[in-house]
Amino acid sequence: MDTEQLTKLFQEQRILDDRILENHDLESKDLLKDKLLAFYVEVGELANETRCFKFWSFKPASKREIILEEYVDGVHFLLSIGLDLEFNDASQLIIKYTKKSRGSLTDHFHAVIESINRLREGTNQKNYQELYNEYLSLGIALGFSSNDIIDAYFKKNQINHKRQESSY
Ligand SMILES: O=c1ccn([C@H]2C[C@H](O)[C@@H](COP(=O)(O)OP(=O)(O)OP(=O)(O)O)O2)c(=O)[nH]1
Repeated sequence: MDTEQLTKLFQEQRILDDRILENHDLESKDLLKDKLLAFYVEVGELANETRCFKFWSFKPASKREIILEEYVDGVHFLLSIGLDLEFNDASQLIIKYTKKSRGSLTDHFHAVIESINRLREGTNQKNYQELYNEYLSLGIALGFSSNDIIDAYFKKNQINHKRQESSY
């Protein structure tokens, strides 16, 4: 993902977040803790769809499209948290992005969860960058390209707007 694409994602995320805040009368509320918990939950839902940790079962993973949908729910919260903390300088994030190669999908999930925890304990740019790197590396490990992620993000973003229209 290049700087221009990431900047566009942050812009779209801000529009959605502002709409949600207005709709739910939350303009002056600090929602960081809730967003971090929401991110944990999304990561859990994503792990569930991949079934990567279900060593006791022969049931296959969900379809790629379902896994991608879950993944971009997490992208929404990743961006939203970056905006709240004002760590949304796309050029900085891209320059400092380093792909983390982990052994298994389970290792990737643990690394993301640990990064969310670290950001909660220390809300600084370095910890946000680490979380960004880990979540993008997880996406690569799941087999998603930047274009897959961007297209699926915009699709879910529209659904999120529709849900706000219908007083979801
Ligand atoms: O401030 C926010 C809050 C939420 N979202 C987005 C992220 C995600 O794409 C969606 C919430 O996830 P989901 O669609 O799973 O919502 P849910 O209420 O948990 O869905 P369901 O009732 O279907 O389980 O809303 C944002 O972008 N910004």
